[in-house]
Amino acid sequence: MSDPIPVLTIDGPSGSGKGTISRLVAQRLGWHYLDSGALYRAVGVAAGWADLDLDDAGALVRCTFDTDIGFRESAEGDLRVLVNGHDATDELRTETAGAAASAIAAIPEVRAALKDRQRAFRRAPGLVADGRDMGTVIFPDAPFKVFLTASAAERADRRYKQLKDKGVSVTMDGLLREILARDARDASRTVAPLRPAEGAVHIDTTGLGIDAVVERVLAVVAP
Ligand SMILES: Nc1ncnc2c1ncn2[C@@H]1O[C@H](COP(=O)(O)OP(=O)(O)OP(=O)(O)O)[C@@H](O)[C@H]1O
Ligand SMILES: Nc1ccn([C@H]2C[C@H](O)[C@@H](COP(=O)(O)O)O2)c(=O)n1
Repeated sequence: MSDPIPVLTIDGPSGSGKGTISRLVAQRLGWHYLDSGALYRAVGVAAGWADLDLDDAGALVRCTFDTDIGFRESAEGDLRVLVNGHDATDELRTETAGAAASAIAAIPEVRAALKDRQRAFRRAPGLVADGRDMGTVIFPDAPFKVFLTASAAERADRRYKQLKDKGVSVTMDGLLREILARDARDASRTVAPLRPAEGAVHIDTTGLGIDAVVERVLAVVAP
């Protein structure tokens, strides 16, 4: 029997706006939200704390099972991520954590270990789930699927502004290189590679503002 709780999956490459758009769409729909990348980032951060080698797949799989990951809303309404009881939200958002997450995410046993944790987010009245394999692997039966993209140059520009606002010093060239490297690794791995789910609505957000993208995504759920 198919699950009656609706899911909207939003997959796409780094910096395409998945997190921003998913949060806003979830708020508008009154649905729950899953930031699946935060789970991979949390394992990456925990692995860093334990000084694990990113080539040691066995240790990383054990680390995935041993890492407690919690989400809670702060008094200001933003989502905080707790890794083994510590608020690691800011550390999770660094490019280092993103690159570690991308490397760890290529290990099949790590992905398998996180599957049920992701599916547990499917609760009434509905779920908006963002990531790389939400529509292809985790919620293949989702009734609504979106694939968000934007040119690599625009994604690097967005990331540059985001990091500059936080006072982090980066160069556009460096960011573009990191984005292209992460795209290549996420799309070329053998297990659950980044690709659009069958039937996903493609939305190219290059040159589109956040509000316009939110409306387009909402139209997928309620045309
Ligand atoms: N349509 C848009 N127009 C302009 N800026 C945008 C748009 N969508 C997102 N942004 C901005 O781009 C930055 C990256 O967005 P976001 O973190 O949501 O992307 P993401 O796809 O979730 O990235 P990642 O996969 O690396 O977590 C943020 O600063 C966000 O405010
Ligand atoms: N469903 C997912 C979510 C994330 N990943 C990996 C690949 C990403 O580069 C990395 C960080 O994700 P982000 O926070 O940038 O969305 O985690 C994945 O393989 N599958």
